Amino acid sequence: MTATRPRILGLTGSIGMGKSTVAQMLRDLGVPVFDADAAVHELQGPGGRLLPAIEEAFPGTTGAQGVDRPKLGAAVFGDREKLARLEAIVHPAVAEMRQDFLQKNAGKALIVFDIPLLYEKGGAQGVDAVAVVSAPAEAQRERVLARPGMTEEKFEQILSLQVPDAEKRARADHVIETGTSLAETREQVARLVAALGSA
Ligand SMILES: CC(C)(COP(=O)(O)OP(=O)(O)OC[C@H]1O[C@@H](n2cnc3c(N)ncnc32)[C@H](O)[C@@H]1O)[C@@H](O)C(=O)NCCC(=O)NCCS
Ligand SMILES: Nc1ncnc2c1ncn2[C@@H]1O[C@H](COP(=O)(O)OP(=O)(O)OP(=O)(O)O)[C@@H](O)[C@H]1O
Repeated sequence: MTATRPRILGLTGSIGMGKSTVAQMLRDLGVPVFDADAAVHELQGPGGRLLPAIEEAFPGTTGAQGVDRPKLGAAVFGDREKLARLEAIVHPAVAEMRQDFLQKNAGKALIVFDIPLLYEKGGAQGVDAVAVVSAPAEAQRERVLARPGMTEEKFEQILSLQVPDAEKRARADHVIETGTSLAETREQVARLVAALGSA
């Protein structure tokens, strides 16, 4: 007998493309969504289990409130070696949490893994299909630069670390457009869920 497991949709997209917004739309439709960013926040937040390892690798970047994210970001986003060191601490712990999530939702027909770096880190192998959220570069830039603490330089650094949007679109099984109205995006999401099988 073959064991069944949920169909897994990987959700990804470059910075500011609307991934979190689309993930919420999926949740609203009753689809369980594993949020890799939220997992990172938990692991790095107050009392988070990665704090000792991060403090050892990047002294002065953690405290009672957990990781000082702007400080750690400033240390790693411009330095690929340091970023790789941080990823080696963070990514295995996120993968463990993803497995727990899969086990908890073993009886569902469809679940989503929201993984910002799915193409960058080879996560496409662990999913049945990939949906990429995508908007025109201008909309992306406007959204990102409107965020507190974001600078042109930081935006460019992060973009240079990510697989280009055009390549993500070409590789994905589904593209969810977010350069349109929220209502249109919500409709696309509903159609996709209907096509893949509901939760
Ligand atoms: C360095 C940290 C603390 C900075 O936190 P901060 O809140 O300032 O930024 P945030 O996490 O929102 O990221 C901003 C943008 O950078 C992108 N980004 C984050 N980490 C990476 C990375 N390793 N490679 C490429 N892009 C990245 C995100 O997808 C997002 O688009 C944090 O990004 C981090 O711990 N990164 C390493 C872990 C990781 O890879 N996380 C991303 C997916 S699980
Ligand atoms: N049609 C749309 N679909 C999705 N988001 C939209 C749309 N129109 C406008 N937006 C806005 O664009 C922003 C997208 O931000 P969001 O946090 O979802 O992006 P993200 O891809 O998760 O970002 P990051 O990777 O940087 O964490 C939100 O403020 C959202 O309201």
